[in-house]
Amino acid sequence: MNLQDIIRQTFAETLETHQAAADALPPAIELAANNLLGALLGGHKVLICGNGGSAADAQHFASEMVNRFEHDRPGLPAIALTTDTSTLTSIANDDAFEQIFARQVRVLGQGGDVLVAISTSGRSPNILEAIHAARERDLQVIALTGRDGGPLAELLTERDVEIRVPSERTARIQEVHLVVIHSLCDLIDRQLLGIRP
Ligand SMILES: O=C(CO)[C@@H](O)[C@H](O)[C@H](O)[C@H](O)COP(=O)(O)O
Ligand SMILES: [Zn+2]
Repeated sequence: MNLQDIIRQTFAETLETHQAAADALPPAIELAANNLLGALLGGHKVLICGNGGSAADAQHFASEMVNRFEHDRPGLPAIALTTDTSTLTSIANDDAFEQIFARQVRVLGQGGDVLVAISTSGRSPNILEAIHAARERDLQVIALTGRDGGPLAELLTERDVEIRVPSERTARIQEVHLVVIHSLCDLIDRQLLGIRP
C-alpha cells in the first residue's frame, strides 16, 4: 500500500462513517435542534465545551449561533467555554484542570440553559465535571460523543440528548460532529426563519 492508497482509505472510511451516521443520527439531531430552539425562544442560552479538536468545534458552533450560519438572522446567545485563557489557566492553576468548564457552567449557567458537551470518547474528566455542574444548575445537556459513549453516556438523563457517532476513531467521529453542528444550525435557522424543507 502506498501513501495515496492510505489517503484513499481515509476517504473511504470517512464515507462509511458518514453513511452509518446518516442512518443512525437524524432522530437525535432533530430532537437536539428542537430542544436548542425551545431553550433559545424561552430566553435561555447555550454553553459549549470540548477539548482539542472539539474545543475548535465548540468555538465553530458558538460563532455560527452568535453571528450567522447561512442566513442573516438575529444573533443567538451561545458561549464557547474554551476561549478565555485567563479564566481557563487560573481555574486549572488554582484548582484543577478537570474544573475548567464546570466552574464556568456553575457561574454562567442558569436553569433552562443548554450545555453542549463534545467528547469523542466520553471520557474526558473536565467534560464529565461540566455535566455534573450542568445537573446542579438545572441545564439540559446535549452530548456529541462517539465510541461507546463512555462514562459520559451514563451521566445523561431522559431530559438530555446524546448524539453518538458510530465509530471508534477520534478523527472520524470529529468529522461527523462538524456535520452534526452544521445540521443543528440549519434546523434552527429553518425553523426561526420559516424556511420550508
Ligand atoms: O483533534 C484531535 C484528534 O483529531 C485531538 O486534539 C483531540 O481532540 C484531543 O486529543 C482531545 O483531548 C480528545 O478528547 P475527547 O474527544 O476524548 O474528549
Ligand atoms: Zn483533529
